[in-house]
Amino acid sequence: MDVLQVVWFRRDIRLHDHQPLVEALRFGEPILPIYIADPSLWKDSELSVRHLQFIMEGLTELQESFQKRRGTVYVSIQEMEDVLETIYEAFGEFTIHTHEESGTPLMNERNMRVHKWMESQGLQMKEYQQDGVQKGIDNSRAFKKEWNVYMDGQLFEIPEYVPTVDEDEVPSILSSTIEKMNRLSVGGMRIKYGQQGGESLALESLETFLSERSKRYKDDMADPIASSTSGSRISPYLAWGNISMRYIVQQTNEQLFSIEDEEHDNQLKAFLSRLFWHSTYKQWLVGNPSIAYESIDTALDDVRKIDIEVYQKWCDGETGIPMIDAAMRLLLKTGWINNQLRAMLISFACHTLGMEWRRPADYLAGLFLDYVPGIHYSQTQLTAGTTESKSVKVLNPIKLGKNLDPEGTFVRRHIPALKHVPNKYVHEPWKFHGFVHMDYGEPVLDVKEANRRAKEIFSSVKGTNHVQTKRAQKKRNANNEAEQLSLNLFDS
Ligand SMILES: Cc1cc2nc3c(=O)[nH]c(=O)nc-3n(C[C@H](O)[C@H](O)[C@H](O)COP(=O)(O)OP(=O)(O)OC[C@H]3O[C@@H](n4cnc5c(N)ncnc54)[C@H](O)[C@@H]3O)c2cc1C
Repeated sequence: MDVLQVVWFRRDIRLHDHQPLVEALRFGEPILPIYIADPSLWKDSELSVRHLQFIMEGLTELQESFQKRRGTVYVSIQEMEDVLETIYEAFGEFTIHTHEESGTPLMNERNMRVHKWMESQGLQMKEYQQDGVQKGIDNSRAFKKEWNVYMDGQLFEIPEYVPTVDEDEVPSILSSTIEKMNRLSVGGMRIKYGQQGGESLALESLETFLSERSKRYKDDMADPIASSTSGSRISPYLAWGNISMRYIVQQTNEQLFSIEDEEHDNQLKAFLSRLFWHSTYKQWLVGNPSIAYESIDTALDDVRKIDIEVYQKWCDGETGIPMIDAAMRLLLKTGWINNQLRAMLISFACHTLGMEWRRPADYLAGLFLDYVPGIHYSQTQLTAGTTESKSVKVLNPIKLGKNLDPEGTFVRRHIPALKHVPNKYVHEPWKFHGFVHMDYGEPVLDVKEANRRAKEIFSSVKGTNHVQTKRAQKKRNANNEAEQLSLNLFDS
């Protein structure tokens, strides 16, 4: 056999628009496609069993697709270096083809070890960009330009046949049985009623979104119930690579070209801008890996602490504040909540309860089925006020509840104890005369008072008056898109 071509699947579990697979086949056949779950990445980390489940669902479909094309994907629960060593012993020289990955320190360390090992053996590792994220770009204009070029590029076609190394030739460290990955030791909670992984479900979600569900995309975005259908719900598929960002962008542009309804047009443009944010925040992490574990501005670190008892109530959705508890309970069950509710949970943890951001952020990472380190840690820091920005929004979950869920439909759905509370009190049930007989805890604190204190602390620590005038706030809300990217993400 010539030099063996290994395709290393990571956050790209699909067949369509898969450059590493196409390139590997160009270099020679049969190829060796692998997915490796390194125990060191999963044990005691923010990755959880719900991520593993989603990955396995994606791999199961990928295996079926490979088998239809006369191939097999092999999985292993071993450290990548050990797998490489074994492949080397069995086949001699090989080349790895893989998509680039931007991740947490643990992932980066693993990737460094792999690079080192490959180098020490004189072997080649070919990495291809994904989602328009590119190493080495450090200014926003160049990034936007390259992003557009990449998104307009031609998609890689799905290969008709994928001849792979026969199972009886493959070392026993690799297996074609995806279920074996269940043996991986990993923490966290399974989802009860959430999205399932896989390329076909990803494509189906995009299709239903572009043709129908997107018609109220922007309007329903913050609505805790409606957003679950009028949002794209594409995030977990993008997170684990069941769908290619370039494919989504091209399909959205085609839809934009064909529809004549101006309103629908606006909704889809808002979706496109969020796809760009996705890549931008991932790019940010590439240039600034420490945002996953260190405050960008450490000024608030010393004044924020974790009160374990209150933290546990926040984790369990038992704070006694209906919007917080309903959002957390929905997240625990399904692995997804909308952007507004995510920001509310972090704002409550970091500002209202005065907790430092790392522990709540890691906990939420384990719950979000769509966990993407670059997006997650930057969004958390932006919300927690630990970036260089001198202003921040301290959210009030009671006010938000009254605005977004005036009749309490959302909170009642997740907190049965609120079923008979009149609408007027549903976001402040402790004010209802029947509260003492209800099976719902009292609030962990006075939100208004805690937020007032949080704003004072923020202002004094940051040496600024963070409170925005109503006019400034209105302008910011209207210009929300610009606000997201107003920080110069590329300044390290
Ligand atoms: C504290 C916090 C943590 C977050 N953690 C994650 C995370 O780990 N993974 C993740 O994908 N999103 C994260 N988001 C962003 C956002 O909440 C989700 O992308 C969105 O709710 C997913 O819903 P959807 O699939 O319907 O995507 P849509 O709302 O339809 O958006 C389409 C895609 O655009 C991207 N996107 C949307 N909003 C943002 C944003 N604010 N920043 C960057 N990209 C965005 C996502 O890839 C998403 O799939 C976080 C937001 C906050 C406030």
